[in-house]
Amino acid sequence: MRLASRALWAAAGVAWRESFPLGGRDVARWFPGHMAKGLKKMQSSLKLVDCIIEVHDARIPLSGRNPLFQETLGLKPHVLVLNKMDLADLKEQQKIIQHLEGEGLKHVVFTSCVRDENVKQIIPMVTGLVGSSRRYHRGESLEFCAMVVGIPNVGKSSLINALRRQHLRKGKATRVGGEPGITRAVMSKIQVCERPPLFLLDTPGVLAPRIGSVEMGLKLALCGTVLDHLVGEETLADYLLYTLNRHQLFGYVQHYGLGGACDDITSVLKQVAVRLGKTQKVKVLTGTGDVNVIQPNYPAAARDFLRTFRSGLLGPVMLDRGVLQSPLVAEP
Ligand SMILES: Nc1nc2c(ncn2[C@@H]2O[C@H](COP(=O)(O)OP(=O)(O)OP(=O)(O)O)[C@@H](O)[C@H]2O)c(=O)[nH]1
Repeated sequence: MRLASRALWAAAGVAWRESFPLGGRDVARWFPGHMAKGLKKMQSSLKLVDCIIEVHDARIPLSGRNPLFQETLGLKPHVLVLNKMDLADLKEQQKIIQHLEGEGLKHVVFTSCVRDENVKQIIPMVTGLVGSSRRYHRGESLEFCAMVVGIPNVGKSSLINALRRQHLRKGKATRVGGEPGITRAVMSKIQVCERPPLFLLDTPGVLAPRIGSVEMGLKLALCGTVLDHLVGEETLADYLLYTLNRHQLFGYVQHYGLGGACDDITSVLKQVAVRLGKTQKVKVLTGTGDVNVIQPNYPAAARDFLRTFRSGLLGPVMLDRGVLQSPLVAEP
């Protein structure tokens, strides 16, 4: 499918954009206050926990994490879970691991909570780490307790539910949602395993107080960590189109039955809207009387494009490809 599309592209002699216009965008406005209250509460519960499980999105393994997790909660053993691996292109998994090791992150697991992939690796890793580290004043306790932290919408609650499914054969204990900010109550303690007794504290998603760059903001937004309308659905759809074309992922051409790959978002959204029947008739007043014209519903087409991408139908992506290609230094 990819080859056929590439041939189509080459035959058409199309060139895609070398860069995405980032200027003039106020990334700070896209991200709501960074929820310092949540972080403070996590800090105060730190004495109850033996380990931090940080969940992040496997499509952006090297960017967008909240550095404050490390700074404020970094005393405890730490496991990084890169979730949503079913949506990520992990051809360069070893390189990702090397980059993370360079940042001092040695305990990394790639998971998919929708496919229950690798979820079983987490508890042995946590108990092994806790067993080989000092438990401070919790030395006499038989229970293990870990705090699950991460930016919004990366799958923290889904991970807790998946662990319960795998180890306790029990269903949902915590709410999951497609939009960021579903987990609001800080600190619900949930048992996920009986032998050994392991409890997890679910926490609300906390973004970094400052997003390093507009591009990082766009990647975070593509992964659904912020409400789309704050960035603008059409801007986000354009960044998605730019990324898919640069990565030669032309699945959208087949998916929407387009004539060929194209780097112009207005043209793509127009075709998508027509394909999906998301058009409306509007009366336009002309010199010779009223004329009915068909107008594409661009926002609806943009929403569908984003939804389709996030459900994995356009193929797996690695949004940190640029960072991976650079020498072993991760994005701030
Ligand atoms: N494809 C895919 N989707 C996932 C995976 N894990 C979670 N999701 C989806 O991602 C969305 C967010 O999941 P949650 O578990 O609510 O994420 P959260 O980190 O607890 O979210 P907040 O409460 O906003 O911080 C939901 O639509 C989940 O179904 C995964 O491994 N793969």
